Amino acid sequence: MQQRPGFILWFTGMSGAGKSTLSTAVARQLSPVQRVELLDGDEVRTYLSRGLGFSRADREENVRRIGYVARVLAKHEVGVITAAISPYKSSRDEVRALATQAGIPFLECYVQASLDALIARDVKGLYKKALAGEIPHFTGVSDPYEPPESPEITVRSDAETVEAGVERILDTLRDRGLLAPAASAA
Ligand SMILES: Nc1ncnc2c1ncn2[C@@H]1O[C@H](COP(=O)(O)OS(=O)(=O)O)[C@@H](OP(=O)(O)O)[C@H]1O
Ligand SMILES: Nc1ncnc2c1ncn2[C@@H]1O[C@H](COP(=O)(O)OP(=O)(O)O)[C@@H](O)[C@H]1O
Repeated sequence: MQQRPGFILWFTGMSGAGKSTLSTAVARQLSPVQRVELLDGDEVRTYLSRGLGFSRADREENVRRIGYVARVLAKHEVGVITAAISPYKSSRDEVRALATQAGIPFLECYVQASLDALIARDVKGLYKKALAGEIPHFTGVSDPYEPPESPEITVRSDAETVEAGVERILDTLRDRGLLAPAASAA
């Protein structure tokens, strides 16, 4: 397996926007040809951030922890993909700054979909519950989501296919020299 520079590909977006779908697909494309690690939101909360809730302080702490693990891995030539909602711009900017200071390329991928589309999609049935007031502080319904101002990549998951989104993400990695040649053909 060819040694490549590490990087952090940081997905952000509301619940159900497509972070898991896209990050899993990108990781699958990359893993045969370069070292890749996916830090998925749900898995992180089961282990690394067990016990944290959804207050602003807890979400910020969650993002800080993911950022730290991502940096540790990326320093060792791992392509790290993260997929937490990470709703606060200041937290995302903080992890970006720390990565950049450490010389690690950091790419933010905003997975965007309208609230109407997310409510219609409602993969996990969470929006129905949140709209009924059964889940307090639910992102986009009763808690803020601050969209990135200048993400490296934006995927409109309510307007483009998964395949088109994945291809654009791979294109961006390729443009930055972060993609092993064999993955370029994927
Ligand atoms: N209040 C509230 N708001 C948003 N999401 C909630 C909430 N409570 C539980 N969940 C479920 O937790 C998943 C989001 O966790 P994250 O670690 O990605 O969130 S954060 O980055 O710390 O904000 C999120 O998963 P995804 O749907 O995969 O995004 C939800 O399933
Ligand atoms: N272009 C797209 N990109 C990503 N997901 C999409 C897209 N179009 C439809 N979907 C669907 O939206 C849902 C997104 O769910 P998921 O990936 O779990 O979101 P999240 O991880 O952001 O909570 C999936 O059922 C997926 O099949």
